[in-house]
Amino acid sequence: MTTITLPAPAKINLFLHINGRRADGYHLIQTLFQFLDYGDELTFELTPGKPGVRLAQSMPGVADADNLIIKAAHALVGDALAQLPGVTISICKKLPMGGGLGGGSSNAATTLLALNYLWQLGHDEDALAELGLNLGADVPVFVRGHAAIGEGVGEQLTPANPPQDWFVVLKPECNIQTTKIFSAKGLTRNTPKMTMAPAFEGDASGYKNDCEATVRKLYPDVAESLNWLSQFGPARLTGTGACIFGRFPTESAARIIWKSRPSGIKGFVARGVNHSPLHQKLAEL
Ligand SMILES: C[C@](O)(CO)[C@H](O)COP(=O)(O)OP(=O)(O)OC[C@H]1O[C@@H](n2ccc(N)nc2=O)[C@H](O)[C@@H]1O
Ligand SMILES: Nc1ncnc2c1ncn2[C@@H]1O[C@H](COP(=O)(O)OP(=O)(O)OP(=O)(O)O)[C@@H](O)[C@H]1O
Repeated sequence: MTTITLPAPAKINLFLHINGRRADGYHLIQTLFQFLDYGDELTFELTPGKPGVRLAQSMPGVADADNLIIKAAHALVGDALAQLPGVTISICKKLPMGGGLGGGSSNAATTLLALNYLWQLGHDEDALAELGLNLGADVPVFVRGHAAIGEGVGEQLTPANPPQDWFVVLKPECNIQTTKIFSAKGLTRNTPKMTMAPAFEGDASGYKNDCEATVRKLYPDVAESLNWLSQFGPARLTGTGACIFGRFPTESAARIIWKSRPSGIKGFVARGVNHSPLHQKLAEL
């Protein structure tokens, strides 16, 4: 097989608690990750006569060398890249950057798994998750491919099975850099650490995102969208924003709310899934 197309799904943080901060500035969190059946798509084409890894098209605003796809390829094989068959990678980008949906991290994880497969490197999941963590705190959950409670900086994962509900995801007109929120003065970092009880996964009433108050203050567009979506049930921020979501038991309930959104606001309807669409596709190869 010389060409494969694989999904790079979105994640949402059903809740996100900040429990403290490490000496290196990284935040200690407890979060519940779930995937969405919506995301980017990456196509990997082997080019045996042309060594190296390249993007078919650069991403606006991201230098190729900084692209997490290229970084993932280098992290995987380092200097051995020149000895391996070349690969051209095309991206169908749907996930907004700075959206809190983990687009860059998901692209990186898909690249790690795809190239491990195409180049027959034989790295196991633990090795790929460790490589992924050096690329970003969100990469390991995408490598492992199961909904999970994340602890530490998000890399200590315990598989979870939250209800696979439907979501209205809205993208207010702003991009939020994760560092801006994590370095904000007013951010609360003292939510007591929970002892995880499996029952908690099914009870969404206590779900909160500790970044919400800070994001509301800095980004009035996000606050406005949260206020609007909250009319129909609890609305939450994913990651450090800018996207927000409301959850609904059926697709039709979600679509009714989606259709009534304020004019001009972008977003989508998607289902929460506990098995990553990436892993489902890889299993079919
Ligand atoms: C907010 C979340 O999306 C929740 O899933 C993640 O914790 C962020 O994951 P990510 O985007 O992969 O983050 P990284 O690329 O590793 O880090 C970006 C920056 O965010 C800050 N950062 C990130 C994760 C974390 N637990 N604490 C932090 O303080 C650090 O300043 C870091 O330099
Ligand atoms: N392949 C990529 N796709 C998206 N962003 C990338 C990629 N490679 C590098 N980046 C950089 O990473 C930044 C964060 O993008 P990303 O889409 O992961 O945001 P995010 O969804 O807010 O992430 P997270 O939820 O993990 O905090 C972008 O602003 C961009 O500069």
